[in-house]
Amino acid sequence: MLKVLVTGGGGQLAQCIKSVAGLYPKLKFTYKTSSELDITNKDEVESTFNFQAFDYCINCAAYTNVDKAESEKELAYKINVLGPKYLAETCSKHQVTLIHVSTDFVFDGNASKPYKETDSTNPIGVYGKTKLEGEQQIINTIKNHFIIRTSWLYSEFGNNFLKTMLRLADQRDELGVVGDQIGSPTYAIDLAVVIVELIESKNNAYGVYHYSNKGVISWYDFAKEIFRLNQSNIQLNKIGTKDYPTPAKRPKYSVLDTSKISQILDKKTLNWKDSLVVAISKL
Ligand SMILES: NC(=O)C1=CN([C@@H]2O[C@H](COP(=O)(O)OP(=O)(O)OC[C@H]3O[C@@H](n4cnc5c(N)ncnc54)[C@H](OP(=O)(O)O)[C@@H]3O)[C@@H](O)[C@H]2O)C=CC1
Ligand SMILES: Cc1cn([C@H]2C[C@H](O)[C@@H](COP(=O)(O)OP(=O)(O)O[C@H]3O[C@@H](C)C(=O)[C@@H](O)[C@H]3O)O2)c(=O)[nH]c1=O
Repeated sequence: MLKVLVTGGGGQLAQCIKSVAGLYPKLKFTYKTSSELDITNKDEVESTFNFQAFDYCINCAAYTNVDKAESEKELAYKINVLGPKYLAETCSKHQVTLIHVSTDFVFDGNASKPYKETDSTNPIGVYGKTKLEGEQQIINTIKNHFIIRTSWLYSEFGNNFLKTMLRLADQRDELGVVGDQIGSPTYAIDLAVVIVELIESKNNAYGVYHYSNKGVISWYDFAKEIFRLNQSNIQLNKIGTKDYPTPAKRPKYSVLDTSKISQILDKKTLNWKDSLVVAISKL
């Protein structure tokens, strides 16, 4: 039986892992919410690993508010950089494999073809910068690590774009959504399955991986399909990034090349439209 610690236990991805965990009886999961384990508290991290033995740690804890990060730099740094550093140091000491989740926002978005793991990073906002520094702390500290960069996560759990769109459809007659930011939505349940299967496979090809659902669309296209499937009558307008000013800049193009993870898991990535149907059926 492999023992797996999941940090950030109350967040979207951790709840997705919880909802699929029952399908993997050979794995024993322990979830810690932010109040049970604050990853920015080195003593708490150490005592958690001293108290209980683990084979894997999935770090689902993060500061994920992209706009607020611009004005809460220190807090974002603590959670996205120091937290992963403490986890990496402690996992290394206890020979625990660390699986960390990162983001397409480590790239600047100036590319015109999907980003490979080896492409140069150049984050354009505080959130992306702290996530990249968190990755570097892990790479420099622990050999046994997987860093999985993903994009545009949504699910029936937590806060995400799908739920925001459905809420706004109930409240408004009309909505503008940006059509000039391109990426790939990812159903967090699909990512949860990939992470759990990676553990079950006991694969040791450590390193950085990209995972998203298949398909290249804009946020506008995503909203359009959400409203179509949900039979919402809201009038949806395609707008430009300049018409939707936000504190944080976001990459214009952040499509990830997922061929490396598909190879090690021998698994094709699922199409975003098919996964969206599943997610909406769970709401
Ligand atoms: N959401 C997205 O669109 C994307 C997310 N990612 C990455 O995926 C991962 C999971 O994201 P997601 O589940 O959506 O994020 P959520 O914001 O839903 O979950 C993050 C969790 O981290 C917890 N947390 C915050 N600070 C601490 C701390 N100091 N110690 C322990 N836990 C803490 C939060 O708890 P509390 O609420 O109590 O503060 C929350 O439960 C993150 O690494 C994120 O960067 C990557 C690409 C896209
Ligand atoms: C709510 C709303 C958003 N938008 C735009 C703003 C933004 O450019 C885009 C997505 O908005 P959100 O704020 O929901 O998503 P955002 O927080 O930018 O999502 C990002 O989160 C982090 C954590 C990641 O790691 C990224 O992969 C990505 O998923 O849609 C509109 O155009 N109209 C709207 O009504």
